Amino acid sequence: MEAESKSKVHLVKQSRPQSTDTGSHPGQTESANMDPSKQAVRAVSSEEVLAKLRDEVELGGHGASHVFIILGASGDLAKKKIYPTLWWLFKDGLLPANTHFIGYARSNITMEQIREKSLPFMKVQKEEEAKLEEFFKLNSYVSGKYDVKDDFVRLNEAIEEKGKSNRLFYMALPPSVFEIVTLNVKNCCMAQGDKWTRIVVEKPFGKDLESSNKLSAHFASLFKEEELYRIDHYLGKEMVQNLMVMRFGNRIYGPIWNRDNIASVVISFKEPFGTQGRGGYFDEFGIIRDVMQNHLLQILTLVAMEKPPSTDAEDIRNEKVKVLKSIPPPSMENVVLGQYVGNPEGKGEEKEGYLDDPTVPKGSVTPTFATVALFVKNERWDGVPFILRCGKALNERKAEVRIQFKDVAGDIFRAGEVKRNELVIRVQPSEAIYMKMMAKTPGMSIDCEESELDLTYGSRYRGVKMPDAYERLILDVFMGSQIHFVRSDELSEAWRIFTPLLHHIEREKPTPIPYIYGGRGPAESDALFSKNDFMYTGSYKWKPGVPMKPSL
Ligand SMILES: NC(=O)C1=CN([C@@H]2O[C@H](COP(=O)(O)OP(=O)(O)OC[C@H]3O[C@@H](n4cnc5c(N)ncnc54)[C@H](OP(=O)(O)O)[C@@H]3O)[C@@H](O)[C@H]2O)C=CC1
Ligand SMILES: O=C1O[C@H](COP(=O)(O)O)[C@@H](O)[C@H](O)[C@H]1O
Repeated sequence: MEAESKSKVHLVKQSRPQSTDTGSHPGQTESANMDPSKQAVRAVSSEEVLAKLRDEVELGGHGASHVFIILGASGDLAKKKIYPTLWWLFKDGLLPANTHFIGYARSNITMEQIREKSLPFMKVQKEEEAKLEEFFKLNSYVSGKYDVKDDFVRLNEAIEEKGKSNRLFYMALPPSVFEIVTLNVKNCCMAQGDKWTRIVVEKPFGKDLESSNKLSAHFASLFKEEELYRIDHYLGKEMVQNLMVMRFGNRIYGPIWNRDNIASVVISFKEPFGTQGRGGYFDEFGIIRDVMQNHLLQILTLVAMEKPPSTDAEDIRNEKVKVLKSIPPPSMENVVLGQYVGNPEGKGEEKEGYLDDPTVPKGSVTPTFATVALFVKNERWDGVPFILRCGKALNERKAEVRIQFKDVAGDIFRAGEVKRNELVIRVQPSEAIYMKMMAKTPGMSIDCEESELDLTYGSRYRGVKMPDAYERLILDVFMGSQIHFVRSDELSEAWRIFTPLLHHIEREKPTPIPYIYGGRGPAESDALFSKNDFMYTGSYKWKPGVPMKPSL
């Protein structure tokens, strides 16, 4: 059963719709059984793509019924992400027919209350109200404790009422109860016979190598690896998924994707807000655990890995693990840590520094900003810095990858005129890929100037709506595809890389460099970029859509 569903998934992976709008766009339905020569020119409307995917979801589900169980249904993640995502998948007809949803949490609340809490995040259109009623008719709620076996027996009874079903358990829970809850699920709630059970786990997956390995060992004692889906929601983002297609679906990048041509790689994440009253939670983890050890490192593996033998999940994850194994822990001279302070000229929350958050322990040295240069010690990458940078309370929301190429050898132009090529993959906001390159200044001039090859999704795929990362990932769980989920050995390697630095911070408590809320972070971070061969000139200017005078 499991194997059968995986082969169908493969088809789905190839034909995943990029859009849920009504516009059409070319070349986006590469299906394994289509004539490849026709793919590039075939224009397919989203409805057509969705219909195809619906068929495949049905096939993947083999007409079976499914129960999706939200553990922690009363919580923040459930209301903000999980219920809304299930609704979006449901309304687009992307869930297998006959799917039911059961919430489980300690609170003595009703499904009506969960509905009220989730509604503001569900973006329901007026004309969708009847569909919404249908969705909530398929929902129910069971109240029970996390450490009481009998309560899970009751949960199991509620699942059994839906008939013989495949079961998906989503752990929208604090890590403190991961172990006891999974134990109770294993003892009381597993699907029987030919039906499968899948467990979706949200980070944090431990706090360091030791605690993460302990948690992994616990999971491994209960479930097979193919039953476990560790979510890193960055792996569900369009441009992160695009990295593989861009690298391995184009002839042009292969020969230059190495230490001979690439000077440095920057992978960054910036958020324009602080801890927003959740400093108590954040303080236990800090920005390295929150973003760098998972999201940024996952992106790094996709940039640096060798071409896998196929697009199967195990082949891809094997390559990602090899990259991680080649990365030694960073040394302190390649680390900059920062913590935001209030901006006296800012508005509202901007005036408040991290330490002003009443939920943050007094005098905390937890970093809210970090830049770390890592090195992949293998034949392809030896000596190329991978600079990871992330921070809260900065000047903008942005996640991107910058691949900066080496200087042109034997330059024949005016000194300093030719600038480095840089390939930018903007993950968010406004997905784009652009390659900064030199071009002749148009017209009579024979000068060179900085220009770009620009794939801006907003104009190339006009009107296309990108699905949310959670939509893609939850659908993947239904379909049994683990391509975009983190395997236990990947996780362990990721912790191996960062644990020495995290322990150093906890032991030595280095004072983070203060930076102003709403700024670019500490200047020392830019200095670390320069030291690691990322050259910022400030000379590049983007001129989108400037119309040219027609030529004679
Ligand atoms: N398709 C599209 O939509 C395209 C959009 N553009 C836009 O054009 C604008 C410029 O492009 P971009 O590639 O960012 O051009 P630049 O090379 O000029 O990079 C600007 C970025 O460099 C960073 N920076 C500033 N000072 C330093 C420093 N001292 N050391 C290192 N980095 C520094 C800043 O980002 P940070 O604070 O993050 O370090 C800044 O945003 C951007 O807004 C971009 O989005 C360009 C091309 C295509
Ligand atoms: O995992 C996390 O990610 C979010 C940012 O996610 P995004 O999809 O909005 O970019 C971050 O705010 C949070 O601190 C972190 O735990």
